[in-house]
Amino acid sequence: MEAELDTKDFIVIDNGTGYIKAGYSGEDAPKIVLPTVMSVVESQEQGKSKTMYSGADIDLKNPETPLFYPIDRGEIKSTEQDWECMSFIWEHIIKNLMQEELNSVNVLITDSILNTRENRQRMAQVFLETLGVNSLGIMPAPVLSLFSIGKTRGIVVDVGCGLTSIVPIFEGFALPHAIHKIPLAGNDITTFIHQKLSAHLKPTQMFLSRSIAEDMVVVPLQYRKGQELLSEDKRFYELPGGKIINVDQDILANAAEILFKPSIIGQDIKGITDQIVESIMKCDSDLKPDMYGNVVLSGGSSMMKGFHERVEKDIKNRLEGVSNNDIKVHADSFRQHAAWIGGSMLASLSTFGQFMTIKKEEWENDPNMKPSLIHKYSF
Ligand SMILES: Nc1ncnc2c1ncn2[C@@H]1O[C@H](COP(=O)(O)OP(=O)(O)OP(=O)(O)O)[C@@H](O)[C@H]1O
Repeated sequence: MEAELDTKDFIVIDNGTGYIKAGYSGEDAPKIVLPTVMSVVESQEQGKSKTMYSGADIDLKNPETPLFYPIDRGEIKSTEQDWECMSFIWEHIIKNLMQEELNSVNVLITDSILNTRENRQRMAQVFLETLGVNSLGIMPAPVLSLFSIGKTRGIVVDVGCGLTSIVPIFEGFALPHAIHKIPLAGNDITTFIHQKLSAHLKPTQMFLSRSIAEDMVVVPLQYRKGQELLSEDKRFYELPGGKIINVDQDILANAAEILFKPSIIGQDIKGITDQIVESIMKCDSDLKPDMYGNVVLSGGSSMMKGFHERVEKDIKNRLEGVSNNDIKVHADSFRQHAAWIGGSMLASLSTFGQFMTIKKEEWENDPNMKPSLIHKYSF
């Protein structure tokens, strides 16, 4: 029997190092994309109470603003303050931005790949106890990204702000032994540009380097240092106040190249294509065709111009004994939010709410059962 589609039953939240995406299940795109950052202002009176600001409410350009980033390279950090920040941001999204009552919503939250059981349990505790939501589903982000293009087998290459993850998936389950994580992504590209342009940009103007990364970086099909990447006019960037700077071609060429050749920034790790090929080779022989035939790009930094073509060409060059026609790299136009979209699709199936979520009553029923509930509902 086909599952019925019920829309708007869940709030889907995709946690990212740089941005949290949130919205209703059944919708095509997240309603809210909020920087994953918090500011805490101690109250003047007795230094006791504190005011907290999250995401878009914060003036990121003001150097006086104390900023806390609770997620580092895809993982929620471990201090009490980091969890307090996450709890505050999640509550702010549901209560203030989506204007929903906490105790009447169901939530699907994305999980980082290879997250520990303890962290997952903590996430459940925050949602089901501190915030008191009705029910909670926790799904690995790459599984949802694959689902967003209607597939359950393939290898997801997610390039976000803080982390690049390469995750082979078979029938909706990640294959842990073949997962690769690379601690390089959009933030590193932005930092690289910022350092190279330090003569023109202030330390607090990282947002300008991010905009240069998003607008001007082009990944060449074949990397050659110093090659012509953009037409003459495109290499100029106008700073606030009208000053125009010339962004050197070498900076643009090397910025994205750090993903393919991390030694450019002194990192002794293999580049993204080598690690994709290694991950495919770790899969069983009969699963390999599903993997190289379905390499699925996701995450904001996979939107870089030329990235898709370069990854496909490099895999074709490096994967021995496989016909080029059998290798396919998918790069859908919505891939920046693929995990959120996959979550929106999954949570709109009535079977999801019935069989794949922890209900508040179950959670509260027997505290000793919490670890087994996490185990039962971890996918
Ligand atoms: N069109 C674009 N071209 C290049 N980079 C882009 C583009 N759009 C967004 N980005 C970059 O993508 C990154 C944000 O991607 P995403 O939202 O997937 O990350 P995240 O989920 O917060 O991080 P992570 O997955 O590492 O935890 C930023 O570094 C941003 O500059």
